[in-house]
Amino acid sequence: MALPPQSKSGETIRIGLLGAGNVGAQVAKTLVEERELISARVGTPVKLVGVAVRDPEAPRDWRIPGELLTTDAEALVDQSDLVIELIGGNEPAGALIEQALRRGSAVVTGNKALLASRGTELNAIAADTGALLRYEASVGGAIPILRPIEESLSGDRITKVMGIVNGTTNYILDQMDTTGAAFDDALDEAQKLGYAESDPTADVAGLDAAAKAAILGTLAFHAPFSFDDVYCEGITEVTQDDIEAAAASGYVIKLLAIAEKHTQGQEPGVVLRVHPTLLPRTHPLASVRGAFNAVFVVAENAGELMFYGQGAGGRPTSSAIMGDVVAVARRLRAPVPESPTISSEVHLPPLPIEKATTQYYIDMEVADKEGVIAEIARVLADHHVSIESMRQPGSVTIEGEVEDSENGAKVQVVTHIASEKDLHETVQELRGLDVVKTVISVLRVEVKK
Ligand SMILES: NC(=O)c1ccc[n+]([C@@H]2O[C@H](COP(=O)([O-])OP(=O)(O)OC[C@H]3O[C@@H](n4cnc5c(N)ncnc54)[C@H](O)[C@@H]3O)[C@@H](O)[C@H]2O)c1
Ligand SMILES: N[C@@H](CCO)C(=O)O
Ligand code: NA
Repeated sequence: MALPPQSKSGETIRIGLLGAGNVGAQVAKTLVEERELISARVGTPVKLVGVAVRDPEAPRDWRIPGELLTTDAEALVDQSDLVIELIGGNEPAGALIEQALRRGSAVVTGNKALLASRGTELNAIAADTGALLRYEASVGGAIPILRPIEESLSGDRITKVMGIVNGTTNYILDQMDTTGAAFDDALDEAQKLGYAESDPTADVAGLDAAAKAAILGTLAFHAPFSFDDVYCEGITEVTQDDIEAAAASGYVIKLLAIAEKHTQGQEPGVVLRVHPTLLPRTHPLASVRGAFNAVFVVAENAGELMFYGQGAGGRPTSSAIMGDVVAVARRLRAPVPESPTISSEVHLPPLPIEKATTQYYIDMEVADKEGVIAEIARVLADHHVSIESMRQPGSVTIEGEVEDSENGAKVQVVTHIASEKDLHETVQELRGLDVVKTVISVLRVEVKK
C-alpha cells in the first residue's frame, strides 16, 4: 500500500491554488492572512506559492498579491506539494488534477462535476501513487458531510441519504415560495451572491445535485456510482402555480437528492434520484431556507442524523476547502497509508428509478360533471395505488376516503407509498381519461425522513 509522499521541500508545504473565482479568492485570502494559524494547525509551515488564473487583471473579491499570480497552471502544479483546484468543470481541471496526483502531490477540490464523472479513476490514480485526494467542499458547501460518512459512520451500515444539496435551487424555490419572486429574478440574485455554477443550467436542471448524489452514494454505500447512474429532474418545470397549490395543501417544494438502498423483494442495489419534491411544512427539510443545505443520513445503528449549514457561497465553501487543506497537510507531514473508499466486499449496483418507492402528488383539471372522482379513484385502485388525501381547491379537503363531489374543476391527489412503476402507469392512464382535461403537474412527495 503506497504511503502519501512527504513534503518535498523540507519543512515547508508548498501550496498551489488553481482558480481565483468566488471560492478561490477566499481561499487565497485565508492562506495569506491566516498563514501562521494554518501552519500552527498543521504543525509545519505552509506557504501559498502561486495562484493560477485566466486573467491576472480581473477584479476579485480579495486583491491577490501580484507576485503570486500566474497564468501557467501546469508549471504551478509541478512546484506544489498540495494543489487546490477551484477552476471547476471537466477541463483543464481534470488534466491538472491528474498531473498533480501522478507526481504524488495532494489535491483538494470542490469540483463535484469532475468527481461524479471521473471520481473512480482519479481515486485509483491517487491510490497508485499514494497521493491524497479530498473533496469535502464538493457536497453541502461548508457542511462537514463527506468526512462524517467516510470516517464517523464507517462502522455502521447506511441505508438512506436524502437532502437539499443545491443552494441555488433552494434559494430560487424559497424566494418563489416566500416572496412570490419570479424564477429568473431569483436566479439572477443567486448568481450575484456567488451560489450558482458558472453555467447555472447545471443548478436549475438538477445536474449539480445529481453529481452530489453520485458522490454521496459512492461514499455511503462503498460502491462506485457516477453521474449517469442518477435519475435527474430539475426545477425548470416548477411554476408559481405549483408552489401556490402546494402551499395551499400544507406543502413546500424542494429539490431533493436521494440515495437509497433497496434490498427487499428484488436484487439489492441503490436508487439514486434528484427531483422536485413536496414536503409537508412540518418536515425538518421544509425549514431549510435560502442557500442553506441539509442532509439526512439514516444508518442501521446510528438511526437518523441531520447535517445542516451553508451549502454555497465563496466564504462558507472556503471553510470546507481549508479543512481539507489542513487535514492533508498534516498527512504530508506524517504519512500514514490511505484506507480504501470503495470496499471490495460490497457490490451494490445502481437500480433504475422504476425500482424506487415513493408517493405522488397529482394536480388535474377535470370535467365538471358527476362521477369524475369515482373514475379517478378506480384508475388508482386498478394500479394498486391507494389515496392518502384528495383535495378540490375551493371545496373541502377529503382525507383518507374518496367521496363524489361536484365542486370545482381541479382535483389534487396525494397517493400513499407505491412503486414508481405503478405510479407512473397510473398517471399515464389518468391522462387518457375523458374526464381528465389536463394533468397539470406531477410531483413526488416525501413525508418521512
Ligand atoms: N461557489 C460555490 O458556492 C461553490 C460551492 C462548492 C463547490 N464549488 C465548486 O468550486 C469550484 C469553483 O467554484 P467558483 O464558484 O469559485 O467558480 P468561479 O467561476 O467563480 O471561479 C472559477 C475561476 O476559475 C478561473 N479559470 C477558468 N479557467 C482557468 C484556467 N485554465 N486557469 C486558471 N483559472 C481558470 C475563472 O476565470 C474563474 O475565476 C467549482 O468546481 C464549483 O463547482 C463552488
Ligand atoms: N452551485 C452550487 C454551489 C455549491 O456546490 C449550489 O448552488 O449549491
Ligand atoms: Na461539505
